Parts: sequence; C-alpha cells; structure tokens
Amino acid sequence: MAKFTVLNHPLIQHKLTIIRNKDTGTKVFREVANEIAELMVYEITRDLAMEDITIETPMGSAVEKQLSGKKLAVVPILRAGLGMVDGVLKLIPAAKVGHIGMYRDEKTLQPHEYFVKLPPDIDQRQLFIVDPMLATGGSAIMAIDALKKRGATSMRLVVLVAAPEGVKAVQDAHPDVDIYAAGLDDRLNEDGYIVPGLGDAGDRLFGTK
Ligand SMILES: O=P(O)(O)OC[C@H]1O[C@H](OP(=O)(O)OP(=O)(O)O)[C@H](O)[C@@H]1O
Ligand SMILES: O=c1cc[nH]c(=O)[nH]1
Ligand SMILES: [Mg+2]
Repeated sequence: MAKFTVLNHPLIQHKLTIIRNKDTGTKVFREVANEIAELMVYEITRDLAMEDITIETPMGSAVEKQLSGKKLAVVPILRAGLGMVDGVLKLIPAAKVGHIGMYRDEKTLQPHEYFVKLPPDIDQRQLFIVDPMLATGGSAIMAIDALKKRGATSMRLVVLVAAPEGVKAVQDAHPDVDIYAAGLDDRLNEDGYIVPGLGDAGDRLFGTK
C-alpha cells in the first residue's frame, strides 16, 4: 500500500491557511501556492539517493556527496498543477517538465484527458506529479494511468489539499504511488468540492471566476 503523508511543517501549515482564506487574491494565492510546493519538495526529497565523488577543493582532494539515481521531472496536471511548478523548479532547476491536461466534468465529476506532452526519457526519471487538489481522485488516477502507459515507473503525487475519498481511491488504483499533502480535509460536498478546502484551485490561480 502506498504511503500517505501530511507534511505538518509549521511554515507549510501557515501558508496553507493563507490560501484557504477566501479573501486572498490571485497574486498572493499564486505566490503562496508556489512557496508551499517548494517547501513540500524540500521535505519529500530527503530520501533521494546519494553517492560519494572525489573533487578538488582549492585546499586539496575531498570525497563529497552528490545526488545519484534517477533524474527528476515534475508533471503538473493542468491547469491548476501549473501553480506549483515554479516552486518545485526553484529547488530542482534542472528538472524536466511534462504536462498532462485534465479537466473534471462539473456534473459527472469524471476526468477527461486533453493533453499529454512528456520528456522522452520519462521511463528513466523519478516524477513528482503536482496538482493542488485531490478530491475524488479521478484526475490523479487517470494522470498516473497516462504516465504508466508511456513507461513511467517511479512517481510521487504531491497535492496541497486532499480529501479522504481521493487518497483512498489513488491508493487502491495505484498502490505504488506515494501521496504527499499539505492538508487532509474532512470530506467532499455534493458538488465534489473539498470541504473546507480552498475552493476551485484553477479559478483562484488564474482569476477565471
Ligand atoms: O480528484 P478530482 O475529483 O478528479 O478533482 C481534482 C481535480 O479538479 C481540479 O481540476 P479541474 O478539473 O477543475 O481543472 P483545472 O485545473 O483546469 O481548473 C484539480 O486541479 C484536480 O485536477
Ligand atoms: O475542492 C476542489 C475540488 C476539485 N477541484 C478544485 O479545484 N477544488
Ligand atoms: Mg478547476
């Protein structure tokens, strides 16, 4: 069974409260969502593989650490996932970026895929899939399906707010994909929105409502 982890760092929790607030406008919402993504990636990359290399410092030879293992890529689920990419790239500037376009039908809540563009060596990379909201889990499950179909084998799902229903659905469908959230909320409402949540993440990021 995949792990589900809520990152309880005080800075993450404080910033999540800022973007939950309905009075937070687009500019601050965008800035703070990226700041949370940056802090989350800092926590999530603690276990990356390392190796020893010998380098020459100005003082002589030294055996030091560098990252080893798989190269990284970030994969936002469009649109709202775009609101986390800059934060991730601040810490991992050389990461490749793949895009998966997905929208959720407002009535049926079923996800629909409309765009996939990935780095060619996706099978060689560790992927951080980012999306602010994990509600029913349908979008994340379909995004992970799309990645696996194209050869991806190693991925983590990073969300700002998760609903228990979504966590369970992703764990059941993809037991190999660990999930990280800044917050775990109470439930979904009758329209499939997370409560208390933060509203519609895409609309708040891009000012479309
Ligand atoms: O877990 P689910 O029930 O599938 O819901 C979550 C999805 O809904 C939102 O995207 P939306 O469909 O609103 O698209 P957008 O990012 O373009 O706004 C959100 O960003 C997730 O991708
Ligand atoms: O609460 C929710 C659920 C799905 N998508 C959102 O943007 N917000
Ligand atoms: Mg939306």
